[in-house]
This record gives sequence, C-alpha cells and structure tokens, in this order.
Amino acid sequence: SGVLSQRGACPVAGGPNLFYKDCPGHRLSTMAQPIKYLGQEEAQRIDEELFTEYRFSVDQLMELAGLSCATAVAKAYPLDSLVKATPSVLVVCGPGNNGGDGLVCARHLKLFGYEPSIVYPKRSNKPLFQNLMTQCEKMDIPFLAEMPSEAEVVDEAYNLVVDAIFGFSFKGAVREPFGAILATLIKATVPIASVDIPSGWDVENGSSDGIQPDLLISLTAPKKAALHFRGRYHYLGGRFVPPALEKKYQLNLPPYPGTECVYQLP
Ligand SMILES: NC(=O)C1=CN([C@@H]2O[C@H](COP(=O)(O)OP(=O)(O)OC[C@H]3O[C@@H](n4cnc5c(N)ncnc54)[C@H](OP(=O)(O)O)[C@@H]3O)[C@@H](O)[C@H]2O)[C@@H](O)CC1
Ligand SMILES: [K+]
Repeated sequence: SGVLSQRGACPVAGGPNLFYKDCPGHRLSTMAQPIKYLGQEEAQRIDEELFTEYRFSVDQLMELAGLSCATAVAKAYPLDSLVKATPSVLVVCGPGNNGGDGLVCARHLKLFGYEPSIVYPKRSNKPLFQNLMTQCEKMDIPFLAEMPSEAEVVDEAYNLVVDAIFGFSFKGAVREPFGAILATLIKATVPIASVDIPSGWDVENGSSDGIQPDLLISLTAPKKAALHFRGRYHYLGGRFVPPALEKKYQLNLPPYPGTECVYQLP
C-alpha cells in the first residue's frame, strides 16, 4: 500500500539497510507522509490545473510523460536483456492523451535503440496527434494496419507491449475495437508496460480479470488502481509538478534522484 511503500529502504541515500524514517535526507522532507494515490476526479482536477492555472501546454507535459515511459521501459527491460534477436516493442495507443503518451514513448524508445511498432486504431485528427504521428513515421516507426488478433503472434514478434490505450479518463465497459485488443493482451505472455493505468482497469478499483502488467508507470502521482498492481516494476514519472501544486494536493511525491525523470517505487 501507499503507507507500506514509505517504510521500505531508502533508495537514494541508504541502500538496503537505511529506512526512510531513519534517512537524514528524508526525515524532515515530505517523505514523512505517504505518497498520495489519486482518485479519478482528483487526477482530472490536477491535470486541468496544470493547463489552466500553470499554463502548461499538452505538448509539453505529454513529451515529459512519454519520455518517462520510455525511460522506465529501458530501465526495466534493458536492450541487452531482451530475448529476441531484434529489440521489438509493440506500442498500442488509445484515442485520448494516454495514446499520445504512447506515441511519444515510441519515438523515445526508437532513439534509445529499440524497434517499436505502433497500433493506433482510433486516430485523433487534432494537430498535436497528427504531428506526433508524422514524427514517428519520419523516424521509420511502422504503424500496423491492425492489432494482431492472436496472442501467439504478439508473443512471437515482440519482446514486450506498451499499453497506452486508456488513462485516468477511462470509464464504463470497454468499447470496440479495444475490447478485442485487451482480450488479446490478456492472453499474451510477453510483459506489458502500462502507461499511467493498466488499460481496462477501473481507475480507482482496478480489475482482477483484466491485463496484469509487469511494469506500471504512474504519471504525476499514482492513481488508486495502482494499489492493486502486482507486477515487478512500478515507476513514478512525469517530473513536472510545480511544488505549489504538489503542496496544494498533498501529493507527497518522493524525491527523484539527481536528474532522473523516473523514480522506482518500492
Ligand atoms: N496531468 C497529467 O498527469 C498528464 C496526463 N497525461 C496523460 O493523459 C491521460 C489522460 O488522458 P485523457 O483525459 O485524454 O483520457 P484517456 O484516459 O487517454 O482516455 C480518453 C479516451 O478514451 C475513451 N474512452 C473512455 N472510456 C472508454 C471506454 N470504456 N471504452 C472505450 N473508449 C473509452 C474516450 O472516448 P470518449 O469517451 O471521448 O468517446 C477518450 O477518447 C493520462 O492518463 C496520462 O496518460 C499526459 O499526456 C500529460 C500530463
Ligand atoms: K494505459
């Protein structure tokens, strides 16, 4: 849980034997309080405030979010650890901003030496998304005509799947074509890296019969669904929260080490 996560070893200064409560760097910091797990409405309010009060553009934050995702993927699945001959990654993008994070993530993965391919069935015609698609095309990242329907095909062709289908605005029963896509991902055995929320999960209550990602990258702050995450790697990304906003919502974010854009949660 969020509380338990604060009782773990301090990864910044202490190594395995120094706990947050004993770490001089953390004793007086906000780490005394557990990191907050956001409800759906609170996540949307913070998002809104970043754009209206703090005057960020979507492009800016999406770039940092997508870079965080690619960085977390590279840390969890380094190129030299991949089992297939090519460092192939399937990036599945949904219709909203979570999908935009996926497009940015694919571009950075390519720059990091991976070979991403993109599935993007419901494409936005907003200039931001058109531009992100062009950037990917010009970097020779293929857009597949459709998602492979057989889980075995996914398992054979790709080292891992990046799930950028739905984020914190997901609600209700999954509509097609994403129901079929998620059904394939549930059957696949390659690791899944989920951007912000495991797609198809209720943003607050999770889902016991949904996809079970191996890596979760929580952006800005984890959402309540992350309390049900059972995979091996949980990273916090999106290092763009102004301290005043963090304070207002009592996010109690952990200190990112040095210049890192992701923080591995215990
Ligand atoms: N501040 C931050 O932290 C930042 C957040 N960022 C990212 O933005 C994400 C939130 O993006 P978002 O608000 O655009 O919504 P998102 O979750 O992508 O999905 C909306 C789309 O899904 C659809 N849809 C919904 N339910 C559905 C269903 N049951 N079945 C099928 N479709 C369904 C819905 O369709 P509609 O209801 O409109 O028809 C709409 O098209 C966030 O998680 C993070 O990744 C970063 O980019 C920047 C900084
Ligand atoms: K997702």
